[in-house]
Amino acid sequence: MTPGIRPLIAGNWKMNGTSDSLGELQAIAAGFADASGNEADGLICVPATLLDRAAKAMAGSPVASGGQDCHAKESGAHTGDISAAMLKDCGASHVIVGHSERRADHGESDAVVAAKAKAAWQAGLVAVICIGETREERVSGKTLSVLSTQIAGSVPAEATAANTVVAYEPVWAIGTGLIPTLPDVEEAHAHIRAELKRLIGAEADGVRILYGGSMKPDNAGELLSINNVDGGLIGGASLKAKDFLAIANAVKGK
Ligand SMILES: O=C(CO)COP(=O)(O)O
Repeated sequence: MTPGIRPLIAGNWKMNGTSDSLGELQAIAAGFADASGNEADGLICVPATLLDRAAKAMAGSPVASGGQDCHAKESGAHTGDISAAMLKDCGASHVIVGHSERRADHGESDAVVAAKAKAAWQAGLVAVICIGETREERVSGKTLSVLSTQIAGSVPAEATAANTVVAYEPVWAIGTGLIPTLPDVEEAHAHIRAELKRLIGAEADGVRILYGGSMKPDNAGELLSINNVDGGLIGGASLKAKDFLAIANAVKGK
């Protein structure tokens, strides 16, 4: 973690969840303050179809609701797409942009991700901008240069500590049960902080940098102890309140 930065424990439900899942959200909302000892903020990014109900289910709790993607435009002829203002209208405070699954499945470039981040800000949402290297990039020693390129391309220069969260998600660690070594996580997060400083100056000192990729109750404690790891972006282990709250519990006393 980083002294002076309040951690964010965020869930990404991806394409999971129907009305049957609202009970898990209620349990997350009800248990979060106790689990985290009031030492962290919470966020669950649900499918757009659940957003309105999720926001209502978690209203008044320390757990905010977010979307998982938004269109770069405010409105118009974009069948099936959802604007940042629509997410905001359903109760979102955050939106994930540039998740590796969207970069891969929908061919989103850094420029598209940057445009989406700006659209999020325009609507009054915090942009959770995701970056991370593939396995091939990791093994060929390109991780840091890939992160530099992604930051330069996906994080607009108007980013602030208030409007932006950066999530480092090594693509090869997502959903695989694998995580980088702790020194590798530390190196990546320090590099991200340094690159953000080059881009936005002292404002970078307050930006939350989350780790994502197979974060689970049994590894959250060690990951969250690392310098510049200011929380997590959790996929599979955010679907059950028990697991998500166990991860929130790991911020205590860090
Ligand atoms: O992609 C992720 C969060 O955005 C991480 O997913 P897992 O926690 O399931 O590996």
